[in-house]
Amino acid sequence: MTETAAYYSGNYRNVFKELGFSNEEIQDRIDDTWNKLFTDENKETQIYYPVGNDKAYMLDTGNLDVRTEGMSYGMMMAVQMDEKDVFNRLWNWTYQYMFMTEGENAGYFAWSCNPDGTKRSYGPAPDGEEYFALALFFASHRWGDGQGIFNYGKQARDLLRTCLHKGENEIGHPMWNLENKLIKFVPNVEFSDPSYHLPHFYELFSLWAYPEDQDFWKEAAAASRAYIKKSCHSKTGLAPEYAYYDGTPNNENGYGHFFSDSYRVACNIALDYEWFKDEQCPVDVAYRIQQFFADKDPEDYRRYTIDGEPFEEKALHPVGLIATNAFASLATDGPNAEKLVKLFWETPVRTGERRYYDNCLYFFSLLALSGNFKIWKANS
Ligand SMILES: O[C@@H]1[C@@H](O)[C@H](O[C@@H]2CO[C@@H](O[C@@H]3CO[C@@H](O[C@@H]4CO[C@@H](O)[C@H](O)[C@H]4O)[C@H](O)[C@H]3O)[C@H](O)[C@H]2O)OC[C@H]1O
Repeated sequence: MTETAAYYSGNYRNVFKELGFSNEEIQDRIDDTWNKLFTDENKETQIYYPVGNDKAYMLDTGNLDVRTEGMSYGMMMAVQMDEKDVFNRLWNWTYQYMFMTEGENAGYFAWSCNPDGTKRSYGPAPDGEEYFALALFFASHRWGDGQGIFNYGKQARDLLRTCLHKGENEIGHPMWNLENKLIKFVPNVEFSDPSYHLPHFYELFSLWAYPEDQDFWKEAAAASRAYIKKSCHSKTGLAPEYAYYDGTPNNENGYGHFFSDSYRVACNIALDYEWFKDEQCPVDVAYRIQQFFADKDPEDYRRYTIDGEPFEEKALHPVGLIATNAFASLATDGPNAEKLVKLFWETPVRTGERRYYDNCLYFFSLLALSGNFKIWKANS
């Protein structure tokens, strides 16, 4: 770790500004995008839907469901934007409809619900829980703790405790493998999803979780950095959607290739580098991914094997892929980094039924590349 890391310096790179865009242009783009996603002024791009006076959900417009992924992403976006009402509405909906109180997954959140709040599944997806936890810590630090479910700090610590200790005194399984410290795809299986690995989150959990869990999170950060490197192809940098613990693709159900989930790996490397600059952060992977995509036509983005062979099938979320390839530039420099950020800047948010996932990645990339995806510490 170096003193130049944002965690220590409090300074965040503004890649758009480095490329010559003005502060005003950048802020306008952020505000305009927020309005497109979070207000109903533009129904073509909206993914946030208020319900009554105190709840709201993020709609996966392609699958017509509400996912812990989207709810936790929405909460992270809201805390970064200082939108407390949006944050509280999303968390209130999440807690009311997604939290499970019985069965093997009690203490976790159902990963998919209908917009009316009924559950579609009684299983969790760990990428939701880890995003909920950090969004809650940031809310606690930015706005202070309230009562009940709005005691954000306690909610985050309790949730992380469940993630590691589930199954010790009751049925169920932890979300991390306690031996190798790797996050699982879902609690009852023993393989992973490379895009779930967030070493920069675990660094912060190692400071803010209950004391008895802090060492685990520190070790998990190191394990995840090594795992990202192992699971990404040595030449293309591409990660499969699902992978075994040794990093090789898990293609048992067709998820062993570079497709939608995989895009987020580039973002996770880049934000980890920005926040912590750990020497084990696999920045070389971010360079390889950018090299792979630099000369490809976005109209022709496909599903790829991780060694770079294209399938016939087109990418389902090309705007999301443009956004994540640009996000990688937070950790890289040079012509590819510049070209991919400019491509992203020129790309509008997505409209139509598949817009949810693309536009989530789009907004995260805007925040990150403008220096607005920040660590909120206590009293900051
Ligand atoms: O019984 C269990 C099932 O409950 C278990 O369900 C899995 C739970 O995690 C799901 O993963 C989420 C959905 O996909 C990813 O993002 C999507 C990327 O593609 C986009 O098109 C889409 O809009 C995005 O949501 C999320 O990051 C994950 O949280 C997984 O799909 C379920 O199968 O599976 C095992 C059973 O035993």
